[in-house]
Amino acid sequence: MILQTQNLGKRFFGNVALEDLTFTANPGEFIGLLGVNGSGKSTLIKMAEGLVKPTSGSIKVLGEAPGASTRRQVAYLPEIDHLYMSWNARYAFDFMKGFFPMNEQRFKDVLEFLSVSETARLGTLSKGNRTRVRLALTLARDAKLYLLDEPLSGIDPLTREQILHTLIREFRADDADSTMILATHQIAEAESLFDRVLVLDGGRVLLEGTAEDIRNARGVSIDRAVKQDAMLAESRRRGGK
Ligand SMILES: Nc1ncnc2c1ncn2[C@@H]1O[C@H](COP(=O)(O)OP(=O)(O)OP(=O)(O)O)[C@@H](O)[C@H]1O
Repeated sequence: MILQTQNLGKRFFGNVALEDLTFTANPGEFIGLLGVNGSGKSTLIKMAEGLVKPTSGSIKVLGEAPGASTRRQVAYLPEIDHLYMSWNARYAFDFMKGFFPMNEQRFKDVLEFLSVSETARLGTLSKGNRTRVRLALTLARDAKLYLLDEPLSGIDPLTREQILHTLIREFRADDADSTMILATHQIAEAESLFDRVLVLDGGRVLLEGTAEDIRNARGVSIDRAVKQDAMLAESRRRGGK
C-alpha cells in the first residue's frame, strides 16, 4: 500500500480540517483529490508529507508514519512558491540532487515541454512559469508517491489542460508503480484524467470512486455532482438557521 489512512482527523484549534477519513492509494494509481477551497485537501497532503500530525486516527505512507524516512520516497509540490528568486531551475535541480534521487533527463524533457529556460533567474519569470519550474523539479524526483498541491495555479486554463494531459502521459510511462495524488479545486478540467477521485467537503468525504462510477451513479459529471451537493449543503445550512 502506498498511502493508507484510518479514521484520520485533524483539528486546528477546534476547527475541523479533516474528519474520519479512511482511504487507500494503491501503487500506480493517479488520484484526484478534489474539493472547493477549505475542504481539507492541503491538510491531507501535508499529513502524507509528515508536515502536519493527525489529531485522530492514523496515516501511513509505504507502511510507516510519514516523516524523515518516508520523505525520500515522496515528491511533494507545495501550494506555496518555495524557491529562492535568485536561483535558476538548473541550480534548484542541483541543490535538490544533494538530497534526493533525481532524474536529469526527465527534468530536461519536462522543462523543454513546458518551454521554460533552465538558466533564467526565477525572479525574472512569471508566476505561471515559476510554477512550471516547480512542477518539473517535482516530477524529476525518483519517488514512489508524488503529492501535487494545486500544481497548475497561475497557469492559463488552455495550457493547464494541455499540461495535465501530456505530463500525466509522460509521467506514467516512467514508473508504472508510482502513485500520484493531485489536489485541485478546478475539478471540471481534470476529472476525466484520474483513475480514481476523492472529493472532500468540509473535511469529510463527499464522493469517492472512479470518474465513471460517479458519473453512472449520479448521472452528471463530478464537477456538477460537487456543485449540486454544495448547493444542497448550503440550503440545509440556511434551512437550519
Ligand atoms: N494551520 C492552520 N491553522 C488553522 N486552520 C487551518 C490551518 N490549515 C488549514 N486550516 C483550516 O482547515 C480547513 C482545511 O484547509 P485546507 O488548506 O486543507 O483546505 P484546501 O481544500 O486545501 O483549500 P484550498 O483549495 O484553498 O487550498 C480550512 O478551514 C482551513 O482554514
